[in-house]
Amino acid sequence: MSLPQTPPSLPQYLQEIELSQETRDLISKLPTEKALISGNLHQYKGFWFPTRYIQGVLASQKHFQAQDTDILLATTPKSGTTWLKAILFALVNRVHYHPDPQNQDHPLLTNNSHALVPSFESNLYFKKQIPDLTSYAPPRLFSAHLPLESLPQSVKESACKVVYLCRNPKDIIVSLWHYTNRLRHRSMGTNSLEEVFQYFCRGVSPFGPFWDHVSGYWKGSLERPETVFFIKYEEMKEQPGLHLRRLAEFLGCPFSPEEEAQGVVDNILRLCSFENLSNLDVNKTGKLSKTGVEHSAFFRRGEAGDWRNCLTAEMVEQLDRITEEKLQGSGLKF
Ligand SMILES: Nc1ncnc2c1ncn2[C@@H]1O[C@H](COP(=O)(O)OS(=O)(=O)O)[C@@H](OP(=O)(O)O)[C@H]1O
Repeated sequence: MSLPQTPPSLPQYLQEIELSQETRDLISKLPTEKALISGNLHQYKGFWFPTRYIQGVLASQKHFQAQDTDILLATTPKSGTTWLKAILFALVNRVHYHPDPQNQDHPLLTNNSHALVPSFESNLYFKKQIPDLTSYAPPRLFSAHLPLESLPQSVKESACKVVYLCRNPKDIIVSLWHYTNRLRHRSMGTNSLEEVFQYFCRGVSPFGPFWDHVSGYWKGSLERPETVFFIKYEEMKEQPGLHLRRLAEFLGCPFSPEEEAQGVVDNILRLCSFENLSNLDVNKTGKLSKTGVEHSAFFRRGEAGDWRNCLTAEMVEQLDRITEEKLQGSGLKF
């Protein structure tokens, strides 16, 4: 006798999310485009927000109360968020958790960095209007993909430090293409690179347009260098020690001569390296608790310049032209 087949349940990130009437009313009036994994993107105040996260975006704007000692990592998706979360966590907690290779109890060895540095829209405010943040001791470390214009007002009005990470858009497109195809349901097939590329070029990417996202934080970092730190993935790859020291200075926790002598900078970089993190059991087998995304999906190649293996000469030319046009006169280049 054969048993009836129960359909395998969908991973959480493919299940429909319950939206409040208020959110449904709002998105029904917004320009909408199909998202690359599931659901839609909604253009709200100039930026494209995924259906799953728009409620979290609105709740964080309404309810998050920044403290002057907070640190917020803001990023464009697929620009190395997982890496910088690990670096920031290891950096600001280095007194409690020594990053040296002998310390087998470091939280980064048993937790994915997304669990240690929760995101506003996909974790803290994902399904809760007002999450309980009392267990977070200062300096509280949070993250968001929100554009600067959409950050909660209290972040902009406080002395809270914002670290912004972005990446060459050519590598973001390649990373986004692989990531979204990995997360799509098998029955939906895959998106071609050409589709993802054209969608990105039109500005329709999660939390995009990319160029408006980076320009907002670039200007913010020029106007308020004491509260907004701007860094590119490629810079971090090329001179990690230099930029980690700059980051420590910016956050008000510079490395002491004793720490320098003990090699703390190198220990943090080794602990957070792609090689180390991607080979940990927790990152090979675990999943994010709120969205069900497998940790391993956040680790692919971890290199700068993979676009050279994927994009055609025409694509490169088209994207370079758009980037030049959009960032003209800003002093920012990719
Ligand atoms: N430790 C470390 N060092 C260097 N690079 C790393 C690291 N961890 C993740 N990655 C690479 O970052 C890309 C994923 O981007 P994000 O972490 O921003 O993704 S997400 O926005 O949080 O979904 C993705 O880039 P690609 O490899 O080009 O796809 C990851 O491989």
